[in-house]
Amino acid sequence: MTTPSMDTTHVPPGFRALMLALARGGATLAGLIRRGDAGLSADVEINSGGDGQKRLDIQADAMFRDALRNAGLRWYASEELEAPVAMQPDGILALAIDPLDGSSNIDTNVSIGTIFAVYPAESQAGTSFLRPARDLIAAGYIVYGPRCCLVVSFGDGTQIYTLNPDTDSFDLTDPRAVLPDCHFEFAINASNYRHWPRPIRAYIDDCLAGIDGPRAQNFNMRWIASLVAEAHRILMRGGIFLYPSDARQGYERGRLRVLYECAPIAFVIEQAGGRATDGALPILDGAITDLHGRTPLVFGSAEKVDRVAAYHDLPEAEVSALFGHRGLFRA
Ligand SMILES: O=P(O)(O)OC[C@H]1O[C@](O)(COP(=O)(O)O)[C@@H](O)[C@@H]1O
Ligand SMILES: [Mg+2]
Ligand SMILES: [Mg+2]
Repeated sequence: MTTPSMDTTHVPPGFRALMLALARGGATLAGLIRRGDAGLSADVEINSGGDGQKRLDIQADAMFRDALRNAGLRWYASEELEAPVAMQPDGILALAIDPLDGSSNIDTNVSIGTIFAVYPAESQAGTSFLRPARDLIAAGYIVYGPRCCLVVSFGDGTQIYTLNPDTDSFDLTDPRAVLPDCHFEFAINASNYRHWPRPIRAYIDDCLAGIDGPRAQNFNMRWIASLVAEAHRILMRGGIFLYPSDARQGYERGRLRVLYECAPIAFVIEQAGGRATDGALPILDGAITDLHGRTPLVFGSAEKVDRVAAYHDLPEAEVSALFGHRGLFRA
């Protein structure tokens, strides 16, 4: 059996060991997912963020932690661990990871993923992760779909690698991905409609009104319940994703975590020419104040994300009005 690898020609030298380790962990996890052994989706525990942990969540965390043992990391923070763990005392990087994203899809054989964010390591774990999101120096995700792809940015564009099943190596398949500008597709969990804030309801109402509404355009909808899979679709063909805050208890700041979900996705999307906000302000302009803290997340084609922000600026009367009376977007 070959050791999983990656073409690192376009990876800056300071990140090569890290990327090879992530590629190794990702390819090994891809194999485990492909085999689909019974019990991977068994509920095991509750993590510190209050989410249920499946067996595969815990295995994925252990696999990446092991693969990253000698990758130049000083600190490792994970969705599945209450606190960061120390890695190499002389490591210069701090990595935060969602080892298995979209875990409700394990059983259904729908795409799941891994998300990672890299910061310069400070002497303390706290200051390495609790800082302005824009201090990110690299971020990306792996999507375990019909093809396994690794998408990463080091701050100069977004690269896509595809796992070659014959060689077990991630080959560079797009050195500079660009998020297409216009695709009339939105992704939101519409079952929460009644709980959403008014500007989000108004935005979606206007999409649903289609050709007869103020947007004069029919839209399509997707919801995979796997952030990585939605991010990859949007990177490939545009559109918009929304996970807003809502009125349910525990969803006051939405569902998704800033450190290892929203900030890294925002980084990759911005580097591909898209936009990512909390509905109004760029995710990367915010500060990370809690290891497992949440934020509302809206990302995708720049023009669409800006439009959502404009709905937040509408006067209350306009947001509450039936779409037919909302004049602002009629142009
Ligand atoms: O079930 P909901 O509320 O639609 O939430 C789906 C969202 O939750 C997540 O599954 C959360 O990630 P985890 O699976 O890592 O906990 C996202 O991938 C997805 O976008
Ligand atoms: Mg997740
Ligand atoms: Mg997860």
